[in-house]
Amino acid sequence: MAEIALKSLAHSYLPNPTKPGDYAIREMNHVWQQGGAYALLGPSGCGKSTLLNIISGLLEPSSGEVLFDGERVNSLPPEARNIAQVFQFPVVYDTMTVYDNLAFPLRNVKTPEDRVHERVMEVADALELTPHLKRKAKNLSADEKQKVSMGRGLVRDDVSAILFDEPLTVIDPQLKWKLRRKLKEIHQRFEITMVYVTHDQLEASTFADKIAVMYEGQVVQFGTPRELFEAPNHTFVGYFIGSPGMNFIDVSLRNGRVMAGETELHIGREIAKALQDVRTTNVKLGIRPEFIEVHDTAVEGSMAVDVEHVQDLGTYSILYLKLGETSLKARIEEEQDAPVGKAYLRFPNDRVGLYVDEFRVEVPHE
Ligand SMILES: Nc1ncnc2c1ncn2[C@@H]1O[C@H](COP(=O)(O)OP(=O)(O)OP(=O)(O)O)[C@@H](O)[C@H]1O
Repeated sequence: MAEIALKSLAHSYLPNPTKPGDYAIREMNHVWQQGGAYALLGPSGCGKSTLLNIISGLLEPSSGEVLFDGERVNSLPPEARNIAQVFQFPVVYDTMTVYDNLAFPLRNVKTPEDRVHERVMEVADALELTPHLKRKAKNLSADEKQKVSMGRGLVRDDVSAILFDEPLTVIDPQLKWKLRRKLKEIHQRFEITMVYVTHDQLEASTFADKIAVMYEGQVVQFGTPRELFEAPNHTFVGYFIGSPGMNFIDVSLRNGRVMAGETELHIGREIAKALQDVRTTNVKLGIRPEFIEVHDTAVEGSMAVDVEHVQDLGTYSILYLKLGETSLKARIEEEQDAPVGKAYLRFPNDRVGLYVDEFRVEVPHE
Protein backbone atom coordinates (compact mmCIF):
# COMPACT_ATOMS: atom_id res chain seq x y z
CA MET A 1 0.00 0.00 0.00
CA ALA A 2 1.19 3.48 -0.69
CA GLU A 3 0.51 7.15 -0.63
CA ILE A 4 0.45 8.47 -4.18
CA ALA A 5 1.52 12.07 -4.69
CA LEU A 6 1.40 14.03 -7.93
CA LYS A 7 3.80 16.95 -7.90
CA SER A 8 3.59 19.77 -10.49
CA LEU A 9 2.24 17.13 -12.83
CA ALA A 10 1.21 18.06 -16.38
CA HIS A 11 0.65 16.15 -19.57
CA SER A 12 0.12 17.06 -23.18
CA TYR A 13 -0.27 14.65 -26.07
CA LEU A 14 1.15 17.37 -28.36
CA PRO A 15 4.89 17.66 -29.00
CA ASN A 16 5.05 21.44 -28.42
CA PRO A 17 2.19 22.55 -26.19
CA THR A 18 1.86 26.30 -25.78
CA LYS A 19 -1.54 27.18 -24.28
CA PRO A 20 -3.52 25.63 -21.39
CA GLY A 21 -5.93 23.99 -23.85
CA ASP A 22 -3.03 21.95 -25.28
CA TYR A 23 -2.77 20.01 -22.02
CA ALA A 24 -4.83 16.92 -21.17
CA ILE A 25 -3.60 17.42 -17.58
CA ARG A 26 -2.87 21.00 -16.53
CA GLU A 27 -0.24 21.46 -13.88
CA MET A 28 -1.54 19.97 -10.65
CA ASN A 29 -0.51 18.85 -7.20
CA HIS A 30 -2.51 16.13 -5.56
CA VAL A 31 -2.17 13.46 -2.87
CA TRP A 32 -4.05 10.18 -2.58
CA GLN A 33 -3.41 9.04 0.97
CA GLN A 34 -2.58 5.49 1.84
CA GLY A 35 -5.64 3.32 2.38
CA GLY A 36 -8.17 5.90 1.15
CA ALA A 37 -11.22 5.18 -1.02
CA TYR A 38 -11.24 7.86 -3.69
CA ALA A 39 -13.21 8.69 -6.79
CA LEU A 40 -12.01 10.66 -9.76
CA LEU A 41 -15.16 12.18 -11.21
CA GLY A 42 -15.62 14.23 -14.35
CA PRO A 43 -17.19 14.39 -17.78
CA SER A 44 -15.87 12.63 -20.84
CA GLY A 45 -12.58 14.08 -22.06
CA CYS A 46 -11.61 15.89 -18.83
CA GLY A 47 -8.46 13.78 -18.43
CA LYS A 48 -9.45 10.99 -16.01
CA SER A 49 -8.00 8.10 -18.00
CA THR A 50 -4.87 10.11 -18.78
CA LEU A 51 -4.31 10.69 -15.07
CA LEU A 52 -4.95 7.05 -14.20
CA ASN A 53 -2.55 5.87 -16.90
CA ILE A 54 0.12 8.23 -15.57
CA ILE A 55 -0.30 6.77 -12.08
CA SER A 56 -0.19 3.18 -13.30
CA GLY A 57 2.80 3.83 -15.56
CA LEU A 58 1.11 3.21 -18.91
CA LEU A 59 1.90 6.84 -19.77
CA GLU A 60 4.88 9.01 -18.86
CA PRO A 61 3.87 12.59 -17.96
CA SER A 62 5.30 15.53 -19.95
CA SER A 63 6.43 17.17 -16.72
CA GLY A 64 6.25 16.83 -12.96
CA GLU A 65 6.58 13.84 -10.69
CA VAL A 66 4.64 10.80 -9.58
CA LEU A 67 5.72 9.73 -6.09
CA PHE A 68 4.81 6.49 -4.33
CA ASP A 69 5.56 6.90 -0.62
CA GLY A 70 7.89 9.74 -1.54
CA GLU A 71 9.82 7.74 -4.17
CA ARG A 72 9.80 9.02 -7.74
CA VAL A 73 8.36 6.36 -10.04
CA ASN A 74 8.09 8.35 -13.32
CA SER A 75 10.27 6.03 -15.32
CA LEU A 76 9.19 2.76 -13.71
CA PRO A 77 7.13 0.50 -15.99
CA PRO A 78 3.65 -0.60 -14.78
CA GLU A 79 4.82 -4.02 -13.58
CA ALA A 80 7.44 -2.41 -11.33
CA ARG A 81 4.87 -0.09 -9.74
CA ASN A 82 2.82 -2.79 -8.13
CA ILE A 83 -0.47 -1.28 -9.18
CA ALA A 84 -3.57 -3.30 -10.02
CA GLN A 85 -5.87 -1.83 -12.64
CA VAL A 86 -9.44 -2.83 -13.44
CA PHE A 87 -10.68 -1.60 -16.80
CA GLN A 88 -14.11 -0.85 -18.26
CA PHE A 89 -14.26 -4.20 -20.03
CA PRO A 90 -13.43 -7.55 -18.48
CA VAL A 91 -9.88 -8.82 -18.83
CA VAL A 92 -10.13 -12.56 -18.21
CA TYR A 93 -8.58 -15.66 -19.72
CA ASP A 94 -11.52 -17.43 -21.33
CA THR A 95 -10.01 -20.90 -21.31
CA MET A 96 -9.13 -20.81 -17.61
CA THR A 97 -11.49 -21.50 -14.75
CA VAL A 98 -12.63 -18.66 -12.50
CA TYR A 99 -10.32 -20.03 -9.82
CA ASP A 100 -7.29 -19.99 -12.10
CA ASN A 101 -8.14 -16.50 -13.34
CA LEU A 102 -8.20 -15.23 -9.77
CA ALA A 103 -5.04 -17.12 -8.90
CA PHE A 104 -3.15 -15.82 -11.95
CA PRO A 105 -1.81 -12.51 -10.57
CA LEU A 106 -0.57 -14.32 -7.45
CA ARG A 107 1.04 -17.23 -9.29
CA ASN A 108 2.67 -14.65 -11.55
CA VAL A 109 4.63 -13.32 -8.60
CA LYS A 110 5.41 -16.85 -7.36
CA THR A 111 3.11 -16.81 -4.33
CA PRO A 112 3.05 -20.14 -2.45
CA GLU A 113 -0.01 -22.24 -3.45
CA ASP A 114 -1.49 -22.36 0.06
CA ARG A 115 -1.49 -18.56 0.17
CA VAL A 116 -2.93 -18.44 -3.36
CA HIS A 117 -5.77 -20.67 -2.22
CA GLU A 118 -6.44 -18.58 0.86
CA ARG A 119 -6.64 -15.30 -1.09
CA VAL A 120 -8.66 -16.71 -3.98
CA MET A 121 -11.25 -18.07 -1.55
CA GLU A 122 -11.37 -14.78 0.35
CA VAL A 123 -11.84 -12.64 -2.76
CA ALA A 124 -14.30 -15.09 -4.33
CA ASP A 125 -16.32 -14.91 -1.15
CA ALA A 126 -16.28 -11.09 -1.10
CA LEU A 127 -17.48 -10.96 -4.72
CA GLU A 128 -19.92 -13.87 -4.41
CA LEU A 129 -17.99 -15.89 -6.97
CA THR A 130 -17.51 -19.01 -4.84
CA PRO A 131 -20.18 -21.09 -6.64
CA HIS A 132 -18.52 -20.33 -9.98
CA LEU A 133 -14.90 -21.13 -9.16
CA LYS A 134 -14.81 -24.30 -11.25
CA ARG A 135 -16.50 -22.81 -14.31
CA LYS A 136 -14.53 -21.82 -17.40
CA ALA A 137 -14.52 -18.04 -17.76
CA LYS A 138 -15.84 -18.22 -21.31
CA ASN A 139 -19.16 -19.56 -20.00
CA LEU A 140 -19.76 -16.61 -17.69
CA SER A 141 -22.11 -13.68 -18.30
CA ALA A 142 -20.63 -10.21 -18.89
CA ASP A 143 -21.40 -9.27 -15.28
CA GLU A 144 -19.72 -12.35 -13.90
CA LYS A 145 -16.68 -11.82 -16.11
CA GLN A 146 -16.30 -8.29 -14.84
CA LYS A 147 -16.53 -9.55 -11.26
CA VAL A 148 -13.68 -11.93 -12.06
CA SER A 149 -11.77 -9.00 -13.55
CA MET A 150 -12.28 -7.05 -10.35
CA GLY A 151 -11.28 -10.08 -8.31
CA ARG A 152 -8.00 -10.25 -10.24
CA GLY A 153 -7.39 -6.65 -9.24
CA LEU A 154 -8.18 -7.34 -5.60
CA VAL A 155 -6.42 -10.63 -5.08
CA ARG A 156 -2.90 -9.34 -4.38
CA ASP A 157 -2.60 -7.71 -0.98
CA ASP A 158 0.88 -6.36 -1.68
CA VAL A 159 -0.20 -3.83 -4.33
CA SER A 160 0.39 -0.11 -3.81
CA ALA A 161 -3.10 0.74 -5.03
CA ILE A 162 -5.98 -0.48 -7.14
CA LEU A 163 -7.18 1.76 -9.94
CA PHE A 164 -10.66 1.23 -11.33
CA ASP A 165 -11.46 2.81 -14.69
CA GLU A 166 -15.27 2.93 -14.98
CA PRO A 167 -15.45 -0.73 -13.90
CA LEU A 168 -19.24 -1.00 -13.84
CA THR A 169 -19.91 0.11 -17.43
CA VAL A 170 -20.85 -3.40 -18.59
CA ILE A 171 -22.73 -4.32 -15.44
CA ASP A 172 -26.48 -4.63 -15.42
CA PRO A 173 -28.04 -1.54 -13.72
CA GLN A 174 -29.67 -3.70 -11.03
CA LEU A 175 -26.34 -5.22 -10.08
CA LYS A 176 -24.41 -1.97 -10.24
CA TRP A 177 -25.68 -0.73 -6.96
CA LYS A 178 -24.87 -4.00 -5.25
CA LEU A 179 -21.36 -4.14 -6.65
CA ARG A 180 -20.62 -0.58 -5.63
CA ARG A 181 -21.56 -1.44 -2.05
CA LYS A 182 -19.48 -4.59 -2.33
CA LEU A 183 -16.42 -2.65 -3.45
CA LYS A 184 -16.85 -0.33 -0.51
CA GLU A 185 -17.04 -3.30 1.87
CA ILE A 186 -13.98 -4.81 0.24
CA HIS A 187 -12.14 -1.55 0.69
CA GLN A 188 -12.96 -1.55 4.38
CA ARG A 189 -11.91 -5.17 4.69
CA PHE A 190 -8.60 -4.94 2.79
CA GLU A 191 -7.66 -1.29 3.46
CA ILE A 192 -6.01 -0.76 0.10
CA THR A 193 -5.73 2.67 -1.58
CA MET A 194 -8.38 2.65 -4.26
CA VAL A 195 -8.99 5.23 -6.97
CA TYR A 196 -12.24 4.81 -8.82
CA VAL A 197 -12.77 6.68 -12.08
CA THR A 198 -16.30 7.49 -13.12
CA HIS A 199 -18.43 10.14 -14.76
CA ASP A 200 -21.39 9.21 -12.54
CA GLN A 201 -21.79 11.23 -9.33
CA LEU A 202 -23.89 8.57 -7.64
CA GLU A 203 -21.28 5.93 -8.33
CA ALA A 204 -18.57 8.25 -6.99
CA SER A 205 -20.39 9.13 -3.79
CA THR A 206 -21.42 5.56 -2.96
CA PHE A 207 -17.89 4.33 -3.28
CA ALA A 208 -15.62 7.12 -2.17
CA ASP A 209 -14.88 8.91 1.08
CA LYS A 210 -13.40 11.74 -0.95
CA ILE A 211 -14.01 12.74 -4.54
CA ALA A 212 -11.65 14.61 -6.87
CA VAL A 213 -13.73 16.43 -9.46
CA MET A 214 -11.88 16.94 -12.73
CA TYR A 215 -12.68 19.54 -15.33
CA GLU A 216 -10.58 20.48 -18.34
CA GLY A 217 -7.49 18.69 -17.09
CA GLN A 218 -7.61 20.08 -13.56
CA VAL A 219 -8.82 18.79 -10.22
CA VAL A 220 -11.17 21.66 -9.40
CA GLN A 221 -12.23 20.28 -6.03
CA PHE A 222 -11.22 17.45 -3.74
CA GLY A 223 -13.68 16.85 -0.96
CA THR A 224 -16.30 14.67 0.65
CA PRO A 225 -19.59 14.23 -1.21
CA ARG A 226 -21.16 16.60 1.32
CA GLU A 227 -18.53 19.30 0.78
CA LEU A 228 -18.99 19.09 -2.97
CA PHE A 229 -22.72 19.45 -2.52
CA GLU A 230 -22.80 22.19 0.09
CA ALA A 231 -19.89 24.34 -0.99
CA PRO A 232 -18.78 23.62 -4.55
CA ASN A 233 -15.66 25.67 -5.08
CA HIS A 234 -16.02 25.90 -8.85
CA THR A 235 -19.14 26.52 -10.93
CA PHE A 236 -18.52 23.26 -12.77
CA VAL A 237 -18.77 21.29 -9.51
CA GLY A 238 -22.03 23.10 -8.80
CA TYR A 239 -23.49 22.10 -12.18
CA PHE A 240 -22.14 18.60 -12.16
CA ILE A 241 -23.02 17.51 -8.63
CA GLY A 242 -26.65 17.43 -7.59
CA SER A 243 -29.75 16.83 -9.61
CA PRO A 244 -30.67 19.30 -10.88
CA GLY A 245 -27.37 21.17 -10.54
CA MET A 246 -26.81 24.46 -8.75
CA ASN A 247 -28.41 27.67 -10.03
CA PHE A 248 -25.93 30.30 -11.15
CA ILE A 249 -27.06 33.87 -11.57
CA ASP A 250 -24.96 36.48 -13.40
CA VAL A 251 -24.81 39.51 -11.14
CA SER A 252 -23.38 43.00 -11.01
CA LEU A 253 -23.31 45.82 -8.49
CA ARG A 254 -25.29 48.95 -9.37
CA ASN A 255 -25.50 51.83 -6.91
CA GLY A 256 -24.77 49.45 -4.07
CA ARG A 257 -27.49 47.03 -5.18
CA VAL A 258 -26.91 43.47 -6.37
CA MET A 259 -28.56 43.15 -9.78
CA ALA A 260 -29.37 40.16 -11.97
CA GLY A 261 -29.84 42.05 -15.23
CA GLU A 262 -32.54 44.62 -14.46
CA THR A 263 -33.82 42.77 -11.38
CA GLU A 264 -32.58 43.56 -7.91
CA LEU A 265 -31.76 40.57 -5.73
CA HIS A 266 -32.78 40.63 -2.11
CA ILE A 267 -29.82 39.06 -0.42
CA GLY A 268 -27.55 39.77 2.51
CA ARG A 269 -25.43 42.94 2.46
CA GLU A 270 -22.23 40.88 2.65
CA ILE A 271 -22.49 40.01 -1.03
CA ALA A 272 -22.83 43.66 -2.07
CA LYS A 273 -19.83 44.47 0.10
CA ALA A 274 -17.75 41.68 -1.40
CA LEU A 275 -18.71 42.78 -4.92
CA GLN A 276 -17.18 46.22 -4.33
CA ASP A 277 -13.70 44.71 -4.54
CA VAL A 278 -14.32 42.53 -7.58
CA ARG A 279 -12.62 43.73 -10.78
CA THR A 280 -13.98 41.24 -13.30
CA THR A 281 -17.42 41.09 -14.94
CA ASN A 282 -17.59 37.30 -14.63
CA VAL A 283 -19.45 37.20 -11.32
CA LYS A 284 -22.17 34.75 -10.39
CA LEU A 285 -24.19 33.84 -7.36
CA GLY A 286 -24.78 30.16 -6.82
CA ILE A 287 -27.64 28.58 -4.89
CA ARG A 288 -28.81 24.99 -4.89
CA PRO A 289 -32.46 24.27 -5.87
CA GLU A 290 -32.82 22.52 -2.49
CA PHE A 291 -31.83 25.62 -0.52
CA ILE A 292 -34.17 28.15 -2.10
CA GLU A 293 -37.12 29.00 0.17
CA VAL A 294 -40.34 28.99 -1.84
CA HIS A 295 -43.47 30.82 -0.58
CA ASP A 296 -46.82 31.25 -2.25
CA THR A 297 -47.33 34.72 -0.81
CA ALA A 298 -44.90 37.59 -0.40
CA VAL A 299 -42.86 37.47 2.81
CA GLU A 300 -40.26 39.89 4.11
CA GLY A 301 -37.22 40.03 1.84
CA SER A 302 -38.73 37.77 -0.81
CA MET A 303 -38.46 38.12 -4.57
CA ALA A 304 -41.39 37.55 -6.90
CA VAL A 305 -40.89 35.01 -9.67
CA ASP A 306 -43.03 33.47 -12.41
CA VAL A 307 -43.67 29.74 -12.13
CA GLU A 308 -43.21 28.40 -15.63
CA HIS A 309 -43.42 24.69 -15.07
CA VAL A 310 -43.68 22.14 -12.27
CA GLN A 311 -42.09 18.73 -12.59
CA ASP A 312 -43.66 16.32 -10.13
CA LEU A 313 -41.16 13.63 -9.19
CA GLY A 314 -43.22 11.84 -6.56
CA THR A 315 -41.61 12.66 -3.24
CA TYR A 316 -40.55 16.12 -4.44
CA SER A 317 -41.14 18.57 -7.27
CA ILE A 318 -38.82 20.77 -9.29
CA LEU A 319 -40.14 24.24 -10.02
CA TYR A 320 -38.93 26.02 -13.16
CA LEU A 321 -38.97 29.70 -12.35
CA LYS A 322 -38.18 33.03 -13.94
CA LEU A 323 -36.74 35.88 -11.89
CA GLY A 324 -36.73 38.77 -14.38
CA GLU A 325 -34.71 37.31 -17.24
CA THR A 326 -32.99 34.68 -15.10
CA SER A 327 -34.16 31.05 -15.13
CA LEU A 328 -34.01 29.24 -11.80
CA LYS A 329 -34.91 25.83 -10.47
CA ALA A 330 -36.15 25.21 -6.94
CA ARG A 331 -36.98 21.96 -5.22
CA ILE A 332 -39.92 21.55 -2.89
CA GLU A 333 -40.85 18.44 -0.91
CA GLU A 334 -44.16 16.64 -1.35
CA GLU A 335 -45.68 18.18 1.79
CA GLN A 336 -45.52 21.60 0.17
CA ASP A 337 -48.08 22.55 -2.51
CA ALA A 338 -46.55 23.82 -5.73
CA PRO A 339 -47.33 27.52 -6.18
CA VAL A 340 -49.32 28.47 -9.27
CA GLY A 341 -48.46 31.45 -11.48
CA LYS A 342 -46.36 33.44 -9.03
CA ALA A 343 -44.04 32.39 -6.24
CA TYR A 344 -41.89 34.31 -3.75
CA LEU A 345 -38.35 33.25 -3.09
CA ARG A 346 -35.86 33.82 -0.36
CA PHE A 347 -32.19 32.89 -0.58
CA PRO A 348 -30.85 32.05 2.90
CA ASN A 349 -27.58 33.98 3.33
CA ASP A 350 -25.46 31.03 4.34
CA ARG A 351 -26.59 29.06 1.29
CA VAL A 352 -25.54 31.60 -1.32
CA GLY A 353 -22.07 31.27 -2.85
CA LEU A 354 -20.18 33.99 -4.70
CA TYR A 355 -18.29 32.86 -7.79
CA VAL A 356 -15.69 35.12 -9.37
CA ASP A 357 -14.19 33.91 -12.65
CA GLU A 358 -15.92 30.59 -11.94
CA PHE A 359 -14.20 30.00 -8.55
CA ARG A 360 -15.93 30.38 -5.20
CA VAL A 361 -14.90 33.30 -3.05
CA GLU A 362 -15.48 33.17 0.68
CA VAL A 363 -17.84 35.91 1.84
CA PRO A 364 -17.51 36.80 5.52
CA HIS A 365 -20.90 36.63 7.26
CA GLU A 366 -21.85 39.56 9.42
N1 LIG B 1 -3.68 8.99 -27.07
C1 LIG B 1 -4.12 10.23 -27.18
N2 LIG B 1 -3.64 11.09 -28.11
C2 LIG B 1 -4.07 12.36 -28.21
N3 LIG B 1 -5.00 12.91 -27.41
C3 LIG B 1 -5.55 12.11 -26.46
C4 LIG B 1 -5.15 10.75 -26.30
N4 LIG B 1 -5.86 10.22 -25.28
C5 LIG B 1 -6.67 11.20 -24.81
N5 LIG B 1 -6.48 12.33 -25.53
C6 LIG B 1 -7.15 13.65 -25.29
O1 LIG B 1 -6.85 14.05 -23.97
C7 LIG B 1 -7.99 14.60 -23.32
C8 LIG B 1 -8.32 13.82 -22.06
O2 LIG B 1 -8.73 12.50 -22.44
P1 LIG B 1 -9.01 11.32 -21.41
O3 LIG B 1 -9.30 10.07 -22.18
O4 LIG B 1 -7.95 11.28 -20.39
O5 LIG B 1 -10.36 11.84 -20.71
P2 LIG B 1 -11.44 11.03 -19.87
O6 LIG B 1 -11.90 11.97 -18.84
O7 LIG B 1 -10.84 9.75 -19.40
O8 LIG B 1 -12.57 10.77 -20.93
P3 LIG B 1 -13.46 9.45 -21.13
O9 LIG B 1 -14.35 9.37 -19.95
O10 LIG B 1 -14.20 9.78 -22.41
O11 LIG B 1 -12.49 8.32 -21.28
C9 LIG B 1 -9.12 14.59 -24.36
O12 LIG B 1 -9.12 15.85 -24.99
C10 LIG B 1 -8.66 13.52 -25.34
O13 LIG B 1 -9.14 13.80 -26.64
